[in-house]
Amino acid sequence: METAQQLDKPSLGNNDAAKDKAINERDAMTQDTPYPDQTVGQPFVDNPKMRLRDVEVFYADNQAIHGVSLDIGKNEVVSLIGPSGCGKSTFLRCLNRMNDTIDICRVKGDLHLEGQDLYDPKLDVVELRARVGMVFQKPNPFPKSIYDNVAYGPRIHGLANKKYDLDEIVENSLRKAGLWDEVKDRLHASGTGLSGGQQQRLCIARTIAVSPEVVLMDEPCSALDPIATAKIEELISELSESYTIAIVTHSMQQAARVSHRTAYFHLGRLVEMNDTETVFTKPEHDLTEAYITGRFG
Ligand SMILES: Nc1ncnc2c1ncn2[C@@H]1O[C@H](COP(=O)(O)OP(=O)(O)OP(=O)(O)O)[C@@H](O)[C@H]1O
Repeated sequence: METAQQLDKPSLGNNDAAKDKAINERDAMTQDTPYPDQTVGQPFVDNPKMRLRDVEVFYADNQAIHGVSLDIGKNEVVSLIGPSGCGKSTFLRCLNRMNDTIDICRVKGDLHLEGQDLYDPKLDVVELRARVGMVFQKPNPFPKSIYDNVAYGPRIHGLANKKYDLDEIVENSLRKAGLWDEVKDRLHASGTGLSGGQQQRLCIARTIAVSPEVVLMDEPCSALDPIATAKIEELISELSESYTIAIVTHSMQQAARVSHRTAYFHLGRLVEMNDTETVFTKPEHDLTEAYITGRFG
């Protein structure tokens, strides 16, 4: 078994003092704690929507993800948690090949969306990103009208033949994102003029307008106030009736509130994955327990 001490310390993109302190605390805490040979808990499910095996990710020579295997079930909400720099966002970005946009990044392993190999060189990545949509940390509406933000994807994917069909997609998407009542009278106003929480719901509407099967969310509430956060969390629960969702979050309370299963990452390893209640009340691994009890952050 490897210990944290024996592993290369990953370098963080943003080396501010708080991150360095968190890393030092994490390393002190994990010095003598062996990683499990295999992820503990229940990383696999029957008939998964996404089947991910032996995933390894490298940024040039720095390995950020080490042999991670897990499933994401249909209509399941899975949270990815762990200390800063443990690889949550890197792993999430593998699921719709957003890492392709980073030149030095290489991904290895078997990653499947139902029968589809995500890294099949013949795969159309634009189509993949319609099937596996993504909502980012910072709301990023296009500098276009509210209507055009939502209509953009359906237009480029040819999902509506008539104006009437497009109107219907825009309305349904805004309704599902819980934004319709707030914007129905100003659909042609700029999306960037909305509040932060509204912009994030607009981005969710834009993502679901192309009828994705999976929605990836990378810290979707970190730029929002508690009221806007509560709205997004409520929305995640509603959306899970129609979509499969994977969410990266720094908030353990949020993971506990919104997800069915939770995956605990540590220095690029998946230490434990279990139903969310077990992770937060009876974690099986010492590293998970140390993290959820706040012994490092
Ligand atoms: N674009 C990049 N280029 C080089 N290295 C990167 C890049 N993005 C991430 N890394 C490295 O990969 C490792 C994992 O980073 P990642 O951002 O995935 O972690 P994280 O758990 O999401 O962190 P945080 O919670 O701080 O957002 C870190 O060592 C980081 O420095």
